[in-house]
Amino acid sequence: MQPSEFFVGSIDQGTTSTRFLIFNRDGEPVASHQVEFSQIYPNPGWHEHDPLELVYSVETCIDHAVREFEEKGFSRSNIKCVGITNQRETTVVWDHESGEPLNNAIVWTDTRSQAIVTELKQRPDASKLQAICGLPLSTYSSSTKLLWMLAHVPKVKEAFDRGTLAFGTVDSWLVYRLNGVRANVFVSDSTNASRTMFMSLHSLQYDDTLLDFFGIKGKIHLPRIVPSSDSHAYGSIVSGALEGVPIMGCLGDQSSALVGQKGFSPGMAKNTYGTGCFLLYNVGEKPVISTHGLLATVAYNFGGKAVYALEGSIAVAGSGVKFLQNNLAFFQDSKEVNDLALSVEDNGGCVFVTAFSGLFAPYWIDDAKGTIFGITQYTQKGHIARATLEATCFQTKAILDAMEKDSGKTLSELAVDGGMSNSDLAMQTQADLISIPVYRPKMRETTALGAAIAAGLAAGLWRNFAELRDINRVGGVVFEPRITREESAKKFGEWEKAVQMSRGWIGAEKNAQDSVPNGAQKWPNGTSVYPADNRDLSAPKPLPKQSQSPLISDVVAGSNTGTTFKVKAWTASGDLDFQPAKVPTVSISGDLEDADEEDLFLELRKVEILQKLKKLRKLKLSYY
Ligand SMILES: Nc1ncnc2c1ncn2[C@@H]1O[C@H](COP(=O)(O)OP(=O)(O)O)[C@@H](O)[C@H]1O
Ligand SMILES: O=P(O)(O)OC[C@H](O)CO
Repeated sequence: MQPSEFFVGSIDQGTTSTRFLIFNRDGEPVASHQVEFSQIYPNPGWHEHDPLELVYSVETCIDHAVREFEEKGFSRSNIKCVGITNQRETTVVWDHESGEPLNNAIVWTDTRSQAIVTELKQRPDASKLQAICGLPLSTYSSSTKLLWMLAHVPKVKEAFDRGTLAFGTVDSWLVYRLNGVRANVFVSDSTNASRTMFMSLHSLQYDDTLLDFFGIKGKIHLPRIVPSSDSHAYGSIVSGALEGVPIMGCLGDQSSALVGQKGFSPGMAKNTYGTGCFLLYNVGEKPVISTHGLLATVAYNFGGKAVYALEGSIAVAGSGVKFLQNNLAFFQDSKEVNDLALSVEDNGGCVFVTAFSGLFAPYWIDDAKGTIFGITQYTQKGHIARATLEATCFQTKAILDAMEKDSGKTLSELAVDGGMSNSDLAMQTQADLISIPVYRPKMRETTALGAAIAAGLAAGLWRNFAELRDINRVGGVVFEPRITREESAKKFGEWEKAVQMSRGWIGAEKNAQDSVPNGAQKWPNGTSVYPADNRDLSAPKPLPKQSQSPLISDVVAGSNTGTTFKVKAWTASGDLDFQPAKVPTVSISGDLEDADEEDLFLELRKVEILQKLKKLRKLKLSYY
């Protein structure tokens, strides 16, 4: 087979959706599929994903994309390898023996560990951590999410005591499950591991000082840290349309976007506007520990040699747009935000500090809350839409200023990608505010492309970076700044004022009360803020009114009898104790009737159909 006949698959498991794309050697996607999955918000500030639903979403996307690939006349046997890229920090725990998840994954945006963070910050040794791992103590990294689960979820604590608790970020979880539990392939790539606070940036391995600090040394199964591009470490897919195909690349999604943008030289940067927004600046082969509110992270690790980046992380970008759509019903589809914002000339005096998870870089204000300033009778939806887009652009400006201070260098152009970069207005605003051109490539699936490159390099599809040069090179758009630096500085001054005013709305005591139940105990490392009253806080509270529908906690059996689905389910009606109550078999027909039996049976296992069932029966399905 000639290299030109090879294809590489890429799993992109993001915060709000999962995709699978199949790239040819020219880096063009030839087939793809995308599904959204449940976003679970059990309490204010909490954000969870069902780990099994993440796996099913991946399997669904692979099946559909491979089908499309074959319908276009290609053969699946030409897909030589697969890469994985994923949302980072999101914390998954499972039983190392059974492979079953022990809790919903706590998503990177989740702020429930705030009281733990506050307590940990007071320890004298806390100041040493950032020099080792590159990250400040915050609710963002995996470490405090894991500590929260150890303290609040009995099942997790029991597994910890038994010595069977496995921890991983989403990359580890997917690799583990895609290989089949019995294979026990338990690894993480360095870019993902660098987001846990457990890995030293210098050794690229777990660090005893860090593990001791968090009280988990020797007590938890941690994935082996391996390079981002490796022909053996990640095993191969055990079943489904790509059975037997090896996984050869793995990168956290922001690192992957940098690779997909081919930011291989020091001084190159990219900004990805997805759910959040993340600016990565390549600093070369030595980490730069920021003194201006940025993170130091592994950009990629090809061939065991790491390249590092300075990172500016913004918690809310596209999720601000989704907030306007889902919570305020401003429009039906994210892409409409652009026209709504264009319906007015400017922000009409509104500044929206979208601090839904506090403020991340470069501010790191844990207690900031989402706040809109400047509302008058004049304010229209369009003004708020503009202010929402501007919020991410202002934070990007603050990050670039910090980056210049840390690196001593000025960026000449910013490469962008991610869902929100589709908004021309947002990108024009960005160029205006940072006073340098913004370059948006034609093919914007750069995150997926990065993982494909990582895998393709290991498989020999490409032999070196030079062979990647022509990928996605033409057809991009450049947004040139259209306002003066003085005008930009004036707008930015207003934003900075708003940031300062967004803090302290709810006092520290209230925040602590929210996060810490009475009677704290010491666990697991001498920190005393954790709970003690044996309440399982992982159990959901009643759902908000609009989603007040029965909850299926587990679909225990399913079969296809002709044109009718039968799904036996255990439900709970949203009550506090979440005790399962058996319900009779639910028969579901409707728009599934036309599907042929084989398809139907295949689909029964998939999230997509579960979501259809959910719509038909108004049920929320956790997993099958
Ligand atoms: N045309 C658009 N204009 C503005 N925002 C958009 C547009 N399309 C998608 N988005 C936003 O981008 C986000 C999805 O981007 P994506 O890169 O897929 O994110 P993720 O990988 O985090 O799931 C959503 O939050 C959505 O609101
Ligand atoms: O899902 P995204 O694209 O917003 O990325 C999430 C980040 O990896 C979180 O650090």
